[in-house]
Formats: sequence, C-alpha cells, structure tokens
Amino acid sequence: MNSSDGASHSSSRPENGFIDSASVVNSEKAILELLQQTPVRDNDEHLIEFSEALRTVAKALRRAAEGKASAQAEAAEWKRKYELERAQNQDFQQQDKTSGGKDDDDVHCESTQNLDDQDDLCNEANEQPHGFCAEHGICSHEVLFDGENDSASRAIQKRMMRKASFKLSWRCKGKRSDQHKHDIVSFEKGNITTAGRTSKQIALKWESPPQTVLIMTKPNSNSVRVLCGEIVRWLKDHKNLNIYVEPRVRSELLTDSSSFEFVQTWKDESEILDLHKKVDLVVTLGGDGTVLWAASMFKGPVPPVVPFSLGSLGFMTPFYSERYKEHLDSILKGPISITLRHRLQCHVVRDSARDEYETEEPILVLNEVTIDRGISSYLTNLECYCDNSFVTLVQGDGLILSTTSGSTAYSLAAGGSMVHPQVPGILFTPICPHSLSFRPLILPEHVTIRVQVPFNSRSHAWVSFDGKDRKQLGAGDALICSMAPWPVPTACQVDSTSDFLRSIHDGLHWNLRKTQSFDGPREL
Ligand SMILES: NC(=O)c1ccc[n+]([C@@H]2O[C@H](COP(=O)([O-])OP(=O)(O)OC[C@H]3O[C@@H](n4cnc5c(N)ncnc54)[C@H](O)[C@@H]3O)[C@@H](O)[C@H]2O)c1
Ligand SMILES: Nc1ncnc2c1ncn2[C@@H]1O[C@H](COP(=O)(O)OP(=O)(O)OP(=O)(O)O)[C@@H](O)[C@H]1O
Repeated sequence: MNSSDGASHSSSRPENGFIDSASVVNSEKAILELLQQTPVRDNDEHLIEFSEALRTVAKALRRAAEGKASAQAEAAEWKRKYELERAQNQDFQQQDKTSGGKDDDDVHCESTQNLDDQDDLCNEANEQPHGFCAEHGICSHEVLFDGENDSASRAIQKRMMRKASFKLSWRCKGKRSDQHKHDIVSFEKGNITTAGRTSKQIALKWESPPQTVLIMTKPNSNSVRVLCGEIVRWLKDHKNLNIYVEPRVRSELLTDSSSFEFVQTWKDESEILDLHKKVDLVVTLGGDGTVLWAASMFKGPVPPVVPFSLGSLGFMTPFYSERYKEHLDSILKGPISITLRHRLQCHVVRDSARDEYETEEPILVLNEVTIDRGISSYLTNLECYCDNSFVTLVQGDGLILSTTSGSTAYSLAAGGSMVHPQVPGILFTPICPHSLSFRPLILPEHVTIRVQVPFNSRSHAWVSFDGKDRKQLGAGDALICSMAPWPVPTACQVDSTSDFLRSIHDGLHWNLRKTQSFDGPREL
C-alpha cells in the first residue's frame, strides 16, 4: 500500500478540532488507488468482501466531506454577515456618541441657541443612511440588511427575517420636543434595550464670563436688605459686574447710600419681558417663595438661578447666605451643577371663548396649579381629561396639578408622592376627595390635562398659580395644563440628588426615627 498520501492526510488535524475536508477527499482517492492496484479474483471471497467495504468507506467519506464543505461555506457567510452588522452597529454607536455627547455634556447658556443646535443634531441624525427611519423612528430590520442583492445574501436574509421587524416612532407635537429621542432606546437584532437616560446630572460651563446679575429679594426683611447691599457692593467691587434689582430694592439701596447709583432696574412690564436677554445669572435672597417669585418674572427662557437661603424651610435654596463670597466665586467661574426644574404652562379657557388659546395669557408655574372650592362651602366638581381621554370626576375640595419640584410643597400636604425634581412628570393630586379610593397619580411629561367645571356645577371653582393670582372658574370654564418648554435652571450646592435628599432630610425630617437598639430578641 502506498501510505505516503493517506497517512499524512489522516494525521493533519486542524486547530478547531474538525477533520480537514481536503484530507477526507484524499483518503477516498487513496482507497480507490489501492483497489485498482490490487486486482481481485472472482473466487477470492475475502478480497471481494474487503474491497466492497473499502468502497463503502470511501463513499461515506466523500459524503461527509461534501456536507462539511457546505456547512463551512454557510458558517463563513454567517460570520461575514455578523462582522458586517457589528461594524455597522459600532458605527451607529460612534455617531450617537458624537451627537448625544454634545447634548448631554455641554449645556449652552443661551437657551434659544441651544435649541437650534439640538434641532440641527436631530436633523443630522435623521439623515443617517442606515438604522434610523426618516420620520424619527428606528427600524429593527434596517440594521440586519446591508443592501446586497445577490441570491446568497437573499437566502441568508430569509433566515434572519424570522424575527418580525418593527419600527419605534415618536409622535411629537413639535419638532423641538424631539431632541432626546435617540438617547433613550437602542436595539440590536430587533431587541429594545435602554441605552441612556436624559435625567443625568447636568453641568453648566460658561463659554464667556457672566457680566450681568439680577438680585431678587424677599420684601420686609431687614436682614435680607442688609445682605443685599453687601452682595451688590462685593459683586461690583470684586467682580465688576452689572447689577439689576427690582425698583423697590433700588429705592431701598439708595435710601441706605447714594453710592448705589450704578445699580440698574426697569420701569415697565415690557422691559421685564426682555430681562432674560440681558441677565446672565439671577441671585435670590429669601426662601422658596422668592425662588417662585423670581421664576414668575420670566415668561420665557430663564437664566440660571442661584438661591440663597434666608427663609425657614428652603427646599429650593441650597446656598448658605453667610458663605456668599465663596459660593458666588465658584459659580461665576463654573462649571455649575444645575437642576432643570420643569414648569407647567396653564391656560384658563372661558366658555365664551371661540378658540381655546385666544383669551388669556398662559401662566407658568414652578410648583403647582391648584383648582379648589375657594370660599365656597360646596363640594367641588371637576371633570378631568388627559389628552382628551376622560380621567375622572373630582368630588372634594379640589385638585393639584404639580411639577416634580412642587411635589414637596402643597401636593405633599395633600398626600402626593415626593418626586426628585429632575424627573419629568405631572402630579395629579386630589385635595380631600370624598371617595375612599382616589389615590394620587403621576402622569408623563408630554400629556395635556384639561380640568373643566361642569355646566351643571352647583358652584364656581378657583384656580391659583404657585399659591398666587387667584381666578374664578365658572360653569363651562376650563384650565388646560401641559409641560412648559422653559424650565428653571437652579444651581446646585452639591448636585441635584444630594441637594434634594438634603432638603427632605433637613427640611422635613423625612423618615426620622430613633434607631432600634442592638440588644433584644433575635431571629436565629
Ligand atoms: N397646605 C400646604 O402645604 C400649602 C397650602 C398653600 C400653599 N402651599 C404652598 O406654598 C407655595 C407658595 O409658597 P410661598 O413661599 O409663596 O408661600 P408661603 O409663604 O405661604 O409659604 C409656603 C411654604 O411652602 C414652602 N414651599 C414652597 N415651595 C416649596 C417646594 N417646592 N418644596 C417644599 N416646600 C415649598 C415654603 O418654603 C413655605 O414654607 C405654593 O406653591 C404651595 O405649594 C402649601
Ligand atoms: N421679590 C419679591 N416681591 C414680592 N413678593 C415676594 C418677593 N420675594 C418673595 N415674595 C413673597 O414673599 C413671601 C415669602 O417669601 P419666602 O418664601 O421667600 O420667605 P419665607 O416665607 O421667609 O420663607 P420660608 O417659607 O422658607 O419661611 C412669598 O409669598 C413670596 O411670594
């Protein structure tokens, strides 16, 4: 037997543990050669039987080799597809990082410019050739196919299509609210996974030094008045900043000293509307009420607010007034950790109005809008709708629609949950409902809520905004409420979460209880 071929092939075993298909083919050749070299006589039964057996072995080897080759070709094709898909996914992740990173890490101080930038980013994302659908959606199947049309790749596509393809799309009211949609979910082979969250800690970096500061103060407080004078002088002498104050405060400062002549103020409402264009930073001296007051001055974009605590509770006022130099120094340098506090935009719609938005100016609230029975001693009846779906009929003292910042204020007193201010959502909290099962709700940020006084109501209702500006709602009148596009950025002392936890621990003594002693009965 010529063993040189067969012996060498059978001993060559590739690293992956499979027998090399070329060596199998060669083994068959060696067997056939052996049979030809060994003539078999008709009467030599053993040899006939042996050669038959060898032929069967050769045939079996050939079939195995053919099967193995086709399996290997198929595996190679799958591997090629997998690598192609992986490369594409890495590409998308890279693109996501480039566009998403800018959104998350760099918060520009001019919010109009910021929105424009984000719109551009959004448009760029929509122009991606793979993965994203034109209408702000994500298609699972688009990642799987790379556009090849040959029959082999179509056969493979057929196998991959076993998983139904789908599309996720965001139905947004306006283009500007689309900005974060690509951050939230990612997908691989049609599986949805959470990729990132928008509620990260937000840092504000100054791109040019702040130049103008507005100082707002709680009225009728001597300590606030004295501190205000000190801060104004320090900001002028040490930081050379332009200072704005309310007309009342300017008169107080000038009464104390004529050297405050440089302090600026405004004369009428139209100048207040333009304040956000001039002011880089707002400093508040007072309690939470002063922060609410400052926020209410800005009907549109709000500059970053630095709230100093000079009240008794101070949920939104994390800065210590006695350390104002140190705090202001670091804030003017930046970067600042901020909480973006969402506001609610409220419209009162009178039954007599032809169009919903034609009557009264929208009012923005930082804490809550309350619809209650006011001075009436009757039960309030309020029909509530969420995006045109009927929610419930409130029968009780009233209803609070609160932001998450306001969740620790009136809503808390009425039994609502406390919610981290960076969570976007609207709290739907009844006031003294005359029902055993009316639990408070938290609705998503994108809904529009309509609260209507029924036509057959026995009494009027009253609406108030952050505890102010009471208005009467007659039968047929409604309040329409949705998330406002202009949040209030408040500077954090540490960061959003630490400041929130500190305020519920220090302000409310939340879950304060004497710790159980070590000794006593034990479960072994
Ligand atoms: N029963 C109640 O708890 C109740 C009743 C009416 C109004 N309020 C709240 O008062 C707010 C108006 O505040 P104000 O200072 O102008 O009036 P205010 O002077 O009557 O003070 C109300 C209290 O609520 C606190 N507060 C305000 N906002 C808060 C917040 N976001 N988290 C925790 N506590 C907060 C204030 O520190 C203050 O102690 C309203 O928006 C409403 O939330 C509460
Ligand atoms: N600049 C302002 N002009 C008019 N009113 C203001 C101004 N700042 C605050 N207020 C009002 O003064 C009231 C009290 O203010 P604030 O809550 O800041 O002080 P506080 O009552 O001493 O604080 P706390 O409630 O923490 O004890 C609030 O109703 C608020 O609306």
